[in-house]
Amino acid sequence: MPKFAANISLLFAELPYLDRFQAAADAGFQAVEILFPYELAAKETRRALLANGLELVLINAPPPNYTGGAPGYAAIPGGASRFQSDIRRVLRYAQVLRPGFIHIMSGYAAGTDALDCFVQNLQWAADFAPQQTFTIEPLNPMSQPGYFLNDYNLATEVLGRVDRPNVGLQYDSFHAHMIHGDALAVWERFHPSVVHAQIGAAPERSEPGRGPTDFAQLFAAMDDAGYSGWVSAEYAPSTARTDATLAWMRR
Ligand SMILES: O=C(O)C(=O)[C@H](O)CO
Ligand SMILES: [Mg+2]
Repeated sequence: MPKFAANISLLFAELPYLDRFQAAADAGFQAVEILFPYELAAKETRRALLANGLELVLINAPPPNYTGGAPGYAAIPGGASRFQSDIRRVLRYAQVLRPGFIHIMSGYAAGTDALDCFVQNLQWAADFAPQQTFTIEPLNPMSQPGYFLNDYNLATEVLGRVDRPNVGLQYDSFHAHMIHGDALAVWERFHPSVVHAQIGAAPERSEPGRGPTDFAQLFAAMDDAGYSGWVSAEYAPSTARTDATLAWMRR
């Protein structure tokens, strides 16, 4: 059985930010991920992690939060200086928070210039912070219309061209199903590049057990593949209380 983390930007969102850490620990999680931890000083988040014995698996590089704005600049031609200042900012947070992974978002773009730009920016980040592992994640076009990295084949092409040991694939069962129609098949095909995994049930991005994906099979496939990383629950709970949606963890 994989080891599970909680994405506390989506899970336990019924609670104030600093209360979500204890709720995650009480629910049995030993690690969390936070999409955008930038509203608070990093040391406050660090304190909450330590107080609850939680590991931090992942944060996203800025920008933005979910209140609007561009989802990253990495594939935007001409945006290199903005991209580099965002990476410097996330690395300042990372010095305090020590996340296993930093997810770099491509932004809205298309075409070969965007692809070249994405590759170059990822290489720059990888070389600027060789001690840090970065991830890229395909997001489905229904949820993120116009987002550049919208396909696992494209992600594989990008990773091949970036060719750095500290840049890997972030698999998300929700997006994988929405993009390619079968989350398990995507896992089977692309798992050699996966360094971090997230789960949510398509089509609603709800808790595992509510859609067509057989999560018992997916978890078994992760074990069979020898995947030893975190599997982070990243879904919008279908009820007002997150802890009422965790049966999938105990099954
Ligand atoms: O939307 C997702 O699935 C993610 O994991 C991204 O980090 C979006 O912020
Ligand atoms: Mg995700």
